[in-house]
Amino acid sequence: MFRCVLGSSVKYLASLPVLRHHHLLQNRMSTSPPAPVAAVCQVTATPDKEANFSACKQLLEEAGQRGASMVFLPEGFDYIGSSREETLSLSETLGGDTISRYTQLARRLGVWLSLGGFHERGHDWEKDRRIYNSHIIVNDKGDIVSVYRKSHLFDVELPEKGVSLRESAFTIPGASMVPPVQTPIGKVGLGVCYDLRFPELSLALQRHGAEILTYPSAFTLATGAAHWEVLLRARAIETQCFVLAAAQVGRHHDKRSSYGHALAVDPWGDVVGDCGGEKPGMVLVEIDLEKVNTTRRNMPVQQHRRDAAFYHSLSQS
Ligand SMILES: O=C(O)CNC(=O)[C@H](CS)NC(=O)CCC(=O)C(=O)O
Repeated sequence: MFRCVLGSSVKYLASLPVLRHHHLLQNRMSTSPPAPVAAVCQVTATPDKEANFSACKQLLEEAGQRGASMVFLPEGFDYIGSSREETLSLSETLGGDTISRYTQLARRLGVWLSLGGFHERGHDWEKDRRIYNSHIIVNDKGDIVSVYRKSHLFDVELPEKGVSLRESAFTIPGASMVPPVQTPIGKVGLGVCYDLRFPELSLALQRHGAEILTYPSAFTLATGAAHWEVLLRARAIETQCFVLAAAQVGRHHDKRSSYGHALAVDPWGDVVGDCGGEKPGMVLVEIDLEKVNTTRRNMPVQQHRRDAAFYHSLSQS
């Protein structure tokens, strides 16, 4: 159900029908209208904002041409800085140049965008020099329709694995969740990267109507190899949502590389798209919401969930 587009060369994954994409965009023989298509992207951002923008722009244009209704870019699509100071100094407000170029692109291409992990200057920037890690949804008219600020920050030391990051040194945690956004592919619930490890968030989004969960990410090589796919599939299985996770891949600068494998998972937990661990690219996935409905109808786990008092009963005993 997917293909990888790597620059201008097109690579079909061996086990998949070669005409799949062609088929995707044609009218099908069945009576149901074709399901809308999401493009889940992966990029290798560097500290060079201009180069990052042109790489993302190319992916968005390609996704638009191939019939995607909504395109997903990863955390740090704007840049990945090589130091705390660089990360802070390159940041902008939502009203700055970077986001206005993306809103114009969305309008010109007629696609919705999920811009995961924008380095957003806070309101008190002059005073505190801190940013938010913001996931922005832009509609096909170029309006910003939602902004979610990453609420779990990645302060993690794994000495044996060469991972040492302290996101809270430059980032303010978001204060609240945002309601799922109605888009042409369905109701999209917003998270960012490390948020993926907190099922409380995904379950709350599901309870508030999410059909698709999104985790734009920049996972480390070590934690990605160990946890990435398992976590994404678990979130899909528990919530019976599609899970779309755009990703950073490869080497950003001397000190940092990312795991890649931008992934699309269906509500049953099957991986329906994977961008691999090598290079930038995208997967196109049909978002057939009937899959959400039938999965939930056949195994009604949300109805089987006990009330909050039940899960608190241990602390009372
Ligand atoms: O730093 C930036 O510029 C953009 N932000 C990130 O890359 C963030 C914070 S350092 N990365 C993660 O959350 C990785 C999570 C992860 O790898 C895991 O949960 O295992």
